[in-house]
Amino acid sequence: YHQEQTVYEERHLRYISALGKGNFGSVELCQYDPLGDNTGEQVAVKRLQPNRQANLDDFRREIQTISSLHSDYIVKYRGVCKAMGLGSMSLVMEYLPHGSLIGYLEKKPSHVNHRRLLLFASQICKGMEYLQSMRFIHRDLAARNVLVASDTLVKIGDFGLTKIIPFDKEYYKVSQPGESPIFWYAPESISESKFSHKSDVWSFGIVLHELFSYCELSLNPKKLCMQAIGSDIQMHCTSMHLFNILKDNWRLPAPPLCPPNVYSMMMKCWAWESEGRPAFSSLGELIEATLQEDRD
Ligand SMILES: C[C@H](Nc1nc(-c2c[nH]c3ncc(Cl)cc23)ncc1F)C(=O)NCC(F)(F)F
Repeated sequence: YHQEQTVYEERHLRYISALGKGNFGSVELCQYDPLGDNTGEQVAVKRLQPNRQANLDDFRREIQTISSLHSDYIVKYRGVCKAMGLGSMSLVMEYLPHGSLIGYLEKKPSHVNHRRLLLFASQICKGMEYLQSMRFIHRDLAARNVLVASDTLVKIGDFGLTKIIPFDKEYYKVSQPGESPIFWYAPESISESKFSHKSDVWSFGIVLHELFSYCELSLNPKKLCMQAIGSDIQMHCTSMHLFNILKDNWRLPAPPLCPPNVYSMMMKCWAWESEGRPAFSSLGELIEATLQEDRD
């Protein structure tokens, strides 16, 4: 059992490759090699874009969030790296070699059958149940933010938009929606910027759709919604158009070959009224029951 680091020294962090970019900065694969003998562990280092002061406060909050989360279904926090003098710092996380769910499913390894997709869904659901127990709302649950630890384990990997629900409220209202992933948003999040555990459940339904679509680009939520809105109309307010078709009871179509009881699970997550959506705890039971059916 190696002692989890909390402070990493920049000079021992050796850059290996770029893993990806977000609207905050970028994530790199590095080797932390203090002994200089190449025995160091590989880590994922989240670097903040320089001179983005506003982001620094969000970044500190993200570090605060991720360092307080301990679950098998959430990417592990390792520590922080205080860059020399720059005042900014980097977030050091465990490195998951299989990358994000999108890349993993696109390669569609043939062994990723429906049972395996349901296993992944139940793990994401357990991660969200844990997050809810800590009074966090994620606000950006999407396949792109789920990491693959192994062929039988996925973890929620990004907490950039996560907020704490105030103790006296059932929802969180954001002031200005930044880069909003509206195609993963519940109606009340689109129209009133209201976020709750039940808006996370709506997003979980979208993640179920992504899973059973094997994250195929042609079936991705944004593309399907834009087709439904009719991308020919000059788009000034996509969010208003999306809100209206959802109000008219349009929902994402069942992915090809999607089992009916899985599609009905998605539809439960997409109930117009937030109170009508299942809690993550009952979603977990639904998924286990579906997995059990297959066994019988
Ligand atoms: C911006 C970064 N993007 C990417 N990261 C990785 C990755 C592989 N292995 C990893 N191990 C630990 C981490 Cl934190 C990321 C990766 N792979 C492809 C990416 F595009 C990211 O953080 N994405 C959010 C989330 F991690 F949830 F997928």
